[in-house]
Amino acid sequence: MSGVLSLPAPATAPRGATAGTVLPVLLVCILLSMAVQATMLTTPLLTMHVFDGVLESRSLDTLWVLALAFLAVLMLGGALRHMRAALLAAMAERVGRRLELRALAATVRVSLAGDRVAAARALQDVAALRRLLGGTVPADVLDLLSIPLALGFLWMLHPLFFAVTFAAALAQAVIGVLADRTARGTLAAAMLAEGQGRRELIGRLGQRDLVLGLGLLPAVLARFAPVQARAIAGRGDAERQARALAGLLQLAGFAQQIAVVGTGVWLLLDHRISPGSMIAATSMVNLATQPVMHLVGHWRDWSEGMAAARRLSGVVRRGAPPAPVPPEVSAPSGLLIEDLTLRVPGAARSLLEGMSLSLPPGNAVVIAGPNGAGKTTLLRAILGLAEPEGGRVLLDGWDTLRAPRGEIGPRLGYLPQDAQLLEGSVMENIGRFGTDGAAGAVAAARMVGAHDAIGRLPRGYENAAGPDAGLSGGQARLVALARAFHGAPRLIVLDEPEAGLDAPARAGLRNAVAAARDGGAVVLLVSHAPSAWQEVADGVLTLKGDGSWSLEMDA
Ligand SMILES: Nc1ncnc2c1ncn2[C@@H]1O[C@H](COP(=O)(O)OP(=O)(O)OP(=O)(O)O)[C@@H](O)[C@H]1O
Repeated sequence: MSGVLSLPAPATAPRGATAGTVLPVLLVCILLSMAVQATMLTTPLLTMHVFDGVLESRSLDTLWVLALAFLAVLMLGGALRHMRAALLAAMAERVGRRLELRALAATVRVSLAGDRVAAARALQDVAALRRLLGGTVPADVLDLLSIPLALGFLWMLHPLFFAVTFAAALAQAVIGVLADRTARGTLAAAMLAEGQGRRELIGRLGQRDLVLGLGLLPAVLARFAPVQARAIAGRGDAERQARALAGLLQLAGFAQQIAVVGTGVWLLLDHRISPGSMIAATSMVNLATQPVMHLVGHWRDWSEGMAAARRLSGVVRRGAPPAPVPPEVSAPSGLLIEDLTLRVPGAARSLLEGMSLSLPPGNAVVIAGPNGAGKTTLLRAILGLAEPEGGRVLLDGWDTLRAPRGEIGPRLGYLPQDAQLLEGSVMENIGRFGTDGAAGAVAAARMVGAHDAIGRLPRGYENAAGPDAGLSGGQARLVALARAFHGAPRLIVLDEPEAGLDAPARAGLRNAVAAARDGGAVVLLVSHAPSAWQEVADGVLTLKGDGSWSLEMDA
């Protein structure tokens, strides 16, 4: 199933605002870069004056003035570079943070839609892009501005200098592009293998009791080793290609120096240029070719970064929230399921065919059926977490799949089969990380009979509740139950809520379901013992496992 979810947009300014705040800074950086290049241009100019003017006139005063000017220009250039670096770092930080939030929201949607690999890689891609933005590449790109400046100056010195330098810069750029083409695939494959291997290993090591207890570690490592070996070999290939590229670039650099000096000497012997012009031309050539050399030298940074940017923009595009659908005013209040059809992902058979039913507020229904009949899948479709094959689900007129998540989320209470507590305190988890304080969380805990159990935790409501907090299975379930009832949701969906609860907790749960129903909520709960709910439930919805279903409501 390819559910595209309408999670709320991250708490960031809209896309335009990002561009709006970054563009002026970028413009300042470009201006600063031009100023930096101008100071660098001054160096060969001063050298030319020393050679052609001072040596001729033998004026020490002029030499002193030129030396001071040289020093001043150097200091100015350094200061401007420093300012530019600070601005670029601040801009990278800002762009990176916004990107992270956008990517994170898209990643969650893509992950919920089933593409966990793309989702996990997206987080690595954000890190790669941050490295690119925070590294030397942005400054190197801005330094490309020096090329036309230097080429123009070389043209003025002599068109032959221009031609030699232009050819050298072009050759270096071509080497860079070819190297990138060759190495990009190798590197991407190595990174993919590395990521997949690491994810699989971390996933298995998460089941540490099983892995250690049953002696599965050698088998786990044996599965991981070849993947890791492939990844290391791929990275090795990419490193070798990078070294070959560096060698080639060095060669191109030497050839360029020889060509420029050769051209200069020939022009000098032919009396077409002065000695100062020749010295100026040799340093100017560096100014024109160094940015290209730097960029090509850092090809791996920008190649990885650009590949990460491409993948991320794909994830952001796929994870874009669908256009929100407003509530249908003519729909009845409560839960309305219309012609719902569910299919097993990737399989031909239907889990459920054409389910239509309406449950007004104040109804509790048990969902029963054999293992694998589709009970959990039905709950997820009802909650708008998975896109059905056909049909739709409305809660008080809101389409649960297409409504903005910020609207529909607070109307829902959900206890998944595993408690799924998030990092944070018991209080924060019950209160859904909201701002309504302790009162709401305590009320919800009291409602499901979890208050005393939470009181027995070392730090009570302030106790950590995340996956590594050490809560017992039953304690975690009680906290998750309180979360499901918090804020008086309009629809409460409980997937096998009794599992792992002791007798008093089960009694508390029954009372909570009855109270929520009497308070006007629709309660759906999956149970393998529907008769145990006879007193509380208003009906039983049975999934047969062959796509058919039946609903029996009490008279
Ligand atoms: N993400 C998935 N990918 C592939 N198949 C899936 C996926 N989710 C569910 N299924 C399949 O859909 C069917 C219904 O699963 P579901 O978990 O909804 O059943 P259930 O009635 O809740 O089962 P149980 O009582 O064992 O919890 C099963 O055959 C299951 O293998």
